[in-house]
Amino acid sequence: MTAMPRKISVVAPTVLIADDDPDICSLLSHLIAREGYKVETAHDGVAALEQIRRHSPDVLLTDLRMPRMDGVELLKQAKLIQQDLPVIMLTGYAGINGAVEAMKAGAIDYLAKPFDNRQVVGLLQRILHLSDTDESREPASSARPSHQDERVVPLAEPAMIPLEAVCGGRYDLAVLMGPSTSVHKLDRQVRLVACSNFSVIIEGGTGAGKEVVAKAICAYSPRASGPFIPVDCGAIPETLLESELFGHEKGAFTGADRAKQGKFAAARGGTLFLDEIANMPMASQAKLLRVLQEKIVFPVGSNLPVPVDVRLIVASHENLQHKVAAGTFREDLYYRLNEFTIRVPSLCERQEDLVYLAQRFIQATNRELGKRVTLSIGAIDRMRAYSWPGNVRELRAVVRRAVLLADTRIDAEHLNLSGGHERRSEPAQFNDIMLMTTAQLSLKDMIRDYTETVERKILAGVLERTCGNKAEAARILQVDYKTLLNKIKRYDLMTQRTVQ
Ligand SMILES: Nc1ncnc2c1ncn2[C@@H]1O[C@H](COP(=O)(O)OP(=O)(O)OP(=O)(O)O)[C@@H](O)[C@H]1O
Repeated sequence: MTAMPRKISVVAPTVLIADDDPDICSLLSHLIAREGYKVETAHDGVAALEQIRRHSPDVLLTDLRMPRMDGVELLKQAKLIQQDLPVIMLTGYAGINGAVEAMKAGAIDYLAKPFDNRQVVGLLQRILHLSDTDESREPASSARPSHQDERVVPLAEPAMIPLEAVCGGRYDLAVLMGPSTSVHKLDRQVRLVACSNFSVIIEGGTGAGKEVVAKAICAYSPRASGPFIPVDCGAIPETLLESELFGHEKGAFTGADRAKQGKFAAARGGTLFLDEIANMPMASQAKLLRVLQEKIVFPVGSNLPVPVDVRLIVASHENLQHKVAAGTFREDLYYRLNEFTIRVPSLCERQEDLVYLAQRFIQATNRELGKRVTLSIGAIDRMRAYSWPGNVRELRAVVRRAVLLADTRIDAEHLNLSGGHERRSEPAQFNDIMLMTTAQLSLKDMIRDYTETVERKILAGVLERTCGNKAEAARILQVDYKTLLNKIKRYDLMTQRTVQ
């Protein structure tokens, strides 16, 4: 099957709203019509289905809970009629349950009620206009210009992250990071510490999502409407770090041809995130400690103090206590920062999130490339047997490449995972397979996929046992020799070790 680009109307696109609440229908109709889209409404799933049959809308916005036919069933039926129809699920059940249910059913995104008008419009615009690709929406990790602008900038990975995720209040870490118990625990810690003004140390492997967690703390905190300013301490040359953090006066050093505001000042009223803090030179560490104690900064070359009003979050991929013991991190600064420590588990410690995240990245990349690639069980097995040293960042890159390479289905070889990072693992679990339904594979396809994976494993195992002796393998498996040869060829089990 070749990938089909999504249909885009040349005339004003039509949005079909299905909701049993007439107030919501009328509110959304006004809002969407004002943006120049054509609007149709239906008050239950059955009526909506009839409209889809007759008018082929460009987007379906449907309530999750409706009489006669609920949103999930409507979505499934609608896809049978119009396979490429993007569906946005409206849910009154904010949080992971509503979101996961919507995603599993194949919704392109979901909106939790009560929703913000800008959210609705922003989402429709992104879905209906191809130029707004996922990649172009990747946030620049810099100061966010204003609270209003944040609403159209998703946090980390565009596809399945609800817009409210970046607006404070209803940020759901489980939707972003996955359904595992580790993430659940992380979410509890994040919510707990967010209410305070405590400094936080976030530890975890590279690419595990430390910045995602820092942003979650900011979003849950009373400072959610203030700026979130990330600084990568490892990426700034030692000589520039202090002027970057504290600012500088004009002429403070060669090249300082104008005064510059530092990151502490830029983060006023919000959150300052110092990433890779362990890379901060000892001299700067001493200055940082003084700033935290005195709550003022002096820009380089200035005697005028600037008051500090920031919540500080720092991150490190190395254990800071070990750095203290090794004498490369100041103990007094460590104790000042360590009001609360959060550890982000690596991806291989949270296997339950692997397929969830992979599916999200596949959906995002499918949308970006106009493809309909799905994930095979063989690929899931391969992913589970890999240790992911680069964590979620690596998973995202691997999945994006695989979607590009695959025609319709990602098989193990499309992942192209390097050797040397194998781990003992269980094969694909039932939950993983359930997550595959997000991609709308039919039961028949899933069973075929599963059978093939098992068959391949049995053949490989028996050939291993017979040291590649195919005739003996055929006898053990009670299949005729020709059938065995065909299967060996099909599953690419030909090795130099196989003998007649
Ligand atoms: N939950 C997630 N959803 C989507 N993307 C994610 C998620 N977690 C991590 N990523 C991806 O991985 C990249 C790294 O995430 P993040 O910067 O939060 O990790 P980190 O632990 O801070 O990394 P580093 O150690 O390199 O600073 C992000 O740019 C994003 O592409």
